[in-house]
Amino acid sequence: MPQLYSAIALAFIPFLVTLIIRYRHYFLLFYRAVLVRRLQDCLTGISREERAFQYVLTHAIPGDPHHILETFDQWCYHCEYLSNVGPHKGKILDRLIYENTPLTVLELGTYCGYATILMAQCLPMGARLYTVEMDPRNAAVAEKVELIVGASEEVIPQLKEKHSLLKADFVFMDHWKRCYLRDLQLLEAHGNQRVLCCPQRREAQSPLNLSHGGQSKCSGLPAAAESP
Ligand SMILES: C[S@@+](CC[C@H](N)C(=O)[O-])C[C@H]1O[C@@H](n2cnc3c(N)ncnc32)[C@H](O)[C@@H]1O
Repeated sequence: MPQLYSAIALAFIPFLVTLIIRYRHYFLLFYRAVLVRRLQDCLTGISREERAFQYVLTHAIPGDPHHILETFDQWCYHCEYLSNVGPHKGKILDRLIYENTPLTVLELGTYCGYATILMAQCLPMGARLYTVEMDPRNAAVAEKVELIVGASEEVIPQLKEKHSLLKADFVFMDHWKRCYLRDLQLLEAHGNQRVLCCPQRREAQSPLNLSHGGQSKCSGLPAAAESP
């Protein structure tokens, strides 16, 4: 009997090896984003985001958005994974902002403020950036930024009355993917009839275009994994 179990186990080895090679990026991501993170949380007693902030505070030139973003990138490449937009997709986002020169920008999903800083630095004078984050620990604020703590489904209906945002010209969706369509419909129902919506994942763009039926234009960022 033990020989039979060993034979079955051995037969699975090539299958497991193929699986690991095929999905090595996901395994690496799991290793860095989950296992290493848990270990570091236990060892340092603070969260991954707080560790990143401490690194940025001690290494970045204060008030220099480019250097702050570069320092975030260095942290992600050399230390720990952060689920921010990153330098490659960041360039596309940067270009979209320059091309559209929006005066009001709404970001759904602030996290550590990477995309917030990136968008804020290329906004024209007088522009306002509103960023919505439901986790109060994940927050970074800049001068042109109004940070709203709350879940998007609660914040969007109050944007006009509570935050004086009549209409967003540009919406960067980088919160949970399952909320994209619901929030686009909510935005349109609350006066944002023609927003330029930029979902973080390009595959989320087609369901938004196909099924939401509204007038907003969607332009997604590439779906490829960004951080190593
Ligand atoms: C991928 S991270 C955003 C990364 C960020 N845009 C960047 O590039 O630095 C997603 C964030 O969205 C937030 N989030 C998810 N669903 C949300 C919701 N319905 N309302 C507000 N924030 C939400 C999470 O707490 C998390 O901090």
